[in-house]
Amino acid sequence: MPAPVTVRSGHELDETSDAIDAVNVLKGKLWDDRSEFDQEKDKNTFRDYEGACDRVKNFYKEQHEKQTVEFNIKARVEFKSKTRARMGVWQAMEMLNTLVDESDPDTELSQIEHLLQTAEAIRRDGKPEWMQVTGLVHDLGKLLFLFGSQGQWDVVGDTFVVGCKFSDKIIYPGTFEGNPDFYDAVYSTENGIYQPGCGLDNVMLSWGHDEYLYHVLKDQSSLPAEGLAMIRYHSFYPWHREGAYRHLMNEHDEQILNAVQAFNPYDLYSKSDGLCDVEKLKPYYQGLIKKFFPDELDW
Ligand SMILES: O[C@H]1[C@H](O)[C@@H](O)[C@H](O)[C@@H](O)[C@H]1O
Ligand SMILES: [Fe+2]
Ligand SMILES: [Fe+2]
Repeated sequence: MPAPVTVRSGHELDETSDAIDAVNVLKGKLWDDRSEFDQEKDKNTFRDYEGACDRVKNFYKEQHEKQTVEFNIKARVEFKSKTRARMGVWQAMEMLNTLVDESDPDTELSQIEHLLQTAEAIRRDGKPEWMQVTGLVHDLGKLLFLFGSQGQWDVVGDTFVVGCKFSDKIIYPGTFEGNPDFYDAVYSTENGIYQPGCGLDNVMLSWGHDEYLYHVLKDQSSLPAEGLAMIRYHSFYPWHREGAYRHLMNEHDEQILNAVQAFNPYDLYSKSDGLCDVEKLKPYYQGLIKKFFPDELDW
C-alpha cells in the first residue's frame, strides 16, 4: 500500500514542480517581453526633436541656414591651412570637457562622460578593442569649438549633404528655407554637383566634428577603415538611420553603412547609462590609446 502512495505523491510532486516550472517560464517570458517593451519605450524617447527645448531648435535653425557649399569649401581650406594644437588623446578628452553640446536633446553630461559611456557600452558587449577606442574618441572632433569655430553650428549636430537638394529626412527640414543654397539652380536638384553612385567619399558632408576628426585621425592612427567610417558618419542620421542619399552611394558604402549602424546604438543609447568613474577607467583606456595612437597628435 505505501508504495503506490509514494509513487502517487512523487507523481503529484512532479506534476506540481512541472506546473511551477511552466508558470516560471511563462513569468520569465512575460518579464522578458515586458522589459523589451520598456526598453523600446525608452529608446523611443531619444532624439525627440519635436518635443526638444528651444536651445536645440535654435541650434538647428542656425546650422541649417549657415551650412552652405561656400562655407563648406572655406572650412576645408581653413582646416588644411594649419595645425591647431599638438597633444595626446587623453589630454584632448580633458580639454573637451568644458563643452556642453547645444544640439543634443538627450544628454547634458560632460563630453568625457559621453565618450566613456560609449566606450564602456561597446566593451560590455565584448566588441574588439579598435571599436572600444573608436567609441572613446568619436566625438573629440568637437574640439573644433575650442579651435576658433564660428559657433556650435559648425561643430555639433546631425550632418547632411551640401551641394544637392536638402533631404526631407533631415530633422527640421523646413529650416533650410533660410539657406541660400535652397534657391540655387544646381544645389537644389536631386544630384546637385554629384554623379549618382559617386560614393560618399566624393560627397561634401556639412562640416563639423565628424569630418574634422576623420581627417585628423586617418593618417595618425591605426584604426581600421570601419572605425574611421564610424567616426566620419556617426552624425549622418539622414543616411544611416533614415535611408536618405542612397543614390549617391557606391558598393563600398554599403559595407561602411553596416559598420556605422552597428556603432550608432552605443553612441545614442549609452547616454542614459550610469555615470562612469573616470579615474578608475583611465588606466585601461590609456592602454588602449597607446595601441592605436601616437603619444601626441597634430590637431
Ligand atoms: O546632438 C548630437 C551630438 O552633437 C552628437 O555628437 C552627434 O554625433 C549627433 O549626430 C547629434 O545629434
Ligand atoms: Fe557626435
Ligand atoms: Fe557621441
